[in-house]
Amino acid sequence: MHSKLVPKVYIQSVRCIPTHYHSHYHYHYFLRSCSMDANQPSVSGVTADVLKAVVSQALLGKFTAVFPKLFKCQWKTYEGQKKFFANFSTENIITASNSNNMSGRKFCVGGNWKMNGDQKSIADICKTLSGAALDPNTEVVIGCPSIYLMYARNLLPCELGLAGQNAYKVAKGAFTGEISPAMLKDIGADWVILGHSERRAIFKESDELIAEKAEHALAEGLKVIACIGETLQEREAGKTNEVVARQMCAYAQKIKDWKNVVVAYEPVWAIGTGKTATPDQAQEVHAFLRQWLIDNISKEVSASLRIQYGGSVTAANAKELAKKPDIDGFLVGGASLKPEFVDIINARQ
Ligand SMILES: O=C(CO)COP(=O)(O)O
Repeated sequence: MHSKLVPKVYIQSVRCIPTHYHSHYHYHYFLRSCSMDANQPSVSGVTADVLKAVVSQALLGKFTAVFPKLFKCQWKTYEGQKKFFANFSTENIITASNSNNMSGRKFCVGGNWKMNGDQKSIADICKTLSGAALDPNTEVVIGCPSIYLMYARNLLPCELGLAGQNAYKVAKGAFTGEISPAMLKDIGADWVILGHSERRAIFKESDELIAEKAEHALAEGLKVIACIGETLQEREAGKTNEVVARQMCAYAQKIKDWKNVVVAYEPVWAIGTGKTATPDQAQEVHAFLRQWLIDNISKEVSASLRIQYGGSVTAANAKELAKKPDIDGFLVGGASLKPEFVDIINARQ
């Protein structure tokens, strides 16, 4: 017998991004992956009500284009977009998201392209990501070379976050060669990766400078992937916990609200070496960090702060690492430039 489906729309993510930077701002509002299956649980707590509200806004003439393929709207003006968000908080929608992780922390996978890519290869990666079925329970952030950020923003699926790989600690001024969080935000990036071991080792960034950068980036409204990790020498000297605690202390001196922070634990000896920490090795440090957060920040922050693992993550080892209770995602270098990045994003599936 044919059972009747009651059409109900489930929406997995809601996001708004600027798409042009000329005289008028145009914004796209995407409702992704709607399902008409009444039996499918709501993935992010977003229901047909939201869609109905969008439709009603559209009927009031707020949009220039309504639902090409059902899922996409466009505001005429920045003001229109702002008005819409006065009524609907996308933050709430996104954070209302259920994840299949028992911890309640949404799995978060960053791709750190480092100083790699050109227009052609970036277009290829963006095409792969656009065409792939990405786990809606995973938040994805792409760390792109600054010169290609705007280019990538226009090619990447809009529900993917975009990160600068560095930003200075003030908004503007005579700092030749630097970029600021305000600039990142201005071109549509919503994240910044700070304190990467390559910045620490090659560009001699201190714990203190990195923490100041994090403080400023957060104050400017960016989300921060705050990197930490010990060198091989430090690990062999039994100093792993001491080193990551020192790096966390520096961040904690400056960061008062951890809501927009993800910590990336990246043992330096595992970066680009093909030597991944075993799932147990990684879990051990993540559990130490979780306890450090209880002891030095709060139980709430310890329970909610996401800690990524980074260092030679590949499609082959991601699934085992992702099973560990304190590993809430990955920061991926080399493999984020390859199609296998899709499998890493989907490691929890
Ligand atoms: O540094 C990293 C991500 O920030 C890790 O790099 P690999 O994944 O290439 O080891």
